[in-house]
Amino acid sequence: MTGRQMARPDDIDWGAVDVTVRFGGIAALTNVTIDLPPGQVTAVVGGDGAGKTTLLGALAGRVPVGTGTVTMPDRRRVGVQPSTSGVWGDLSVDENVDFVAEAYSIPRDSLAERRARLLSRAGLDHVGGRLGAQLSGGMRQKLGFCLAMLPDPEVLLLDEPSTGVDPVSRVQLWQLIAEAAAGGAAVLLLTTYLDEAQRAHRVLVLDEGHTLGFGSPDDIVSSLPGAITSSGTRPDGVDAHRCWRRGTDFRIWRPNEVASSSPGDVDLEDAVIALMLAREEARRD
Ligand SMILES: Nc1ncnc2c1ncn2[C@@H]1O[C@H](COP(=O)(O)OP(=O)(O)OP(=O)(O)O)[C@@H](O)[C@H]1O
Repeated sequence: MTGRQMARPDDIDWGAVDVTVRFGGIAALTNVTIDLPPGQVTAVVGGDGAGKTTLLGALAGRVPVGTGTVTMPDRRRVGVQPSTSGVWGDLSVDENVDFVAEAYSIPRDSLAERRARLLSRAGLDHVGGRLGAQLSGGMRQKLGFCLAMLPDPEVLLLDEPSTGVDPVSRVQLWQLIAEAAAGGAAVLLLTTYLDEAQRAHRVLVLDEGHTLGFGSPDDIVSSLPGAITSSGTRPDGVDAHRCWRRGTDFRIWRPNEVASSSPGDVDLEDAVIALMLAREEARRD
């Protein structure tokens, strides 16, 4: 399903259909639809205040929905990792696990196996006695991920798990996320890293609570109405902007000094920038 097709609650496994959330006069989400298929990672991207955390809160049952429908499994089968990692700093790694296991009523016999498997995969099996506050940022996020995985969730909701995490831990986190999806979980991942979103099965692009695009990274690139091309040199007359528009066509400038740029290849980042520019222009008109 793409964002352009009308979805009905019956069409989706888990997710939200046509959801609107308001905080007083602020429309945090407007008619947003997202389905979360089991076995897939769905990334949500967007700038500050785009509505990402509100969407996760609505799916987790923590934010009241004004209109629309949210379809989720029993709360005991929903794992949530908040942006703060979800780790208690004054509890040890093992105590964090015990605490969450109790909250989810996980039986002792299955807890031992899950604890060993998850902490070992996250490389945390040797630090069971260390306080949460004494873990490195990357270790804390990996523990937060393990806590969210503890109930063996059907749906896993992750709020920017890799923000502030070093590149090695980021790769490890991604392996854990990919394994969770391969094990059958429907994964929702909020991220501000578009290279990360590029690896997801599908991406929802939000801007001020509105859907700008939804589909595979390739779908998002091809959803732009005109051609999108990139070049390594800045044309005359274009100042600081990285993207500009002529009619329905977009051109992306990839500065030469960015070593990883490969002019000619249009990626998700280019497409998201173009979508945001198009919306900004539409708002001005
Ligand atoms: N509890 C609240 N009360 C009032 N307004 C809120 C509340 N929570 C969020 N908002 C507003 O709703 C909009 C969406 O916020 P949200 O936190 O969902 O965005 P976000 O995409 O997660 O942003 P960021 O990446 O900056 O965290 C913003 O305008 C925000 O100010």
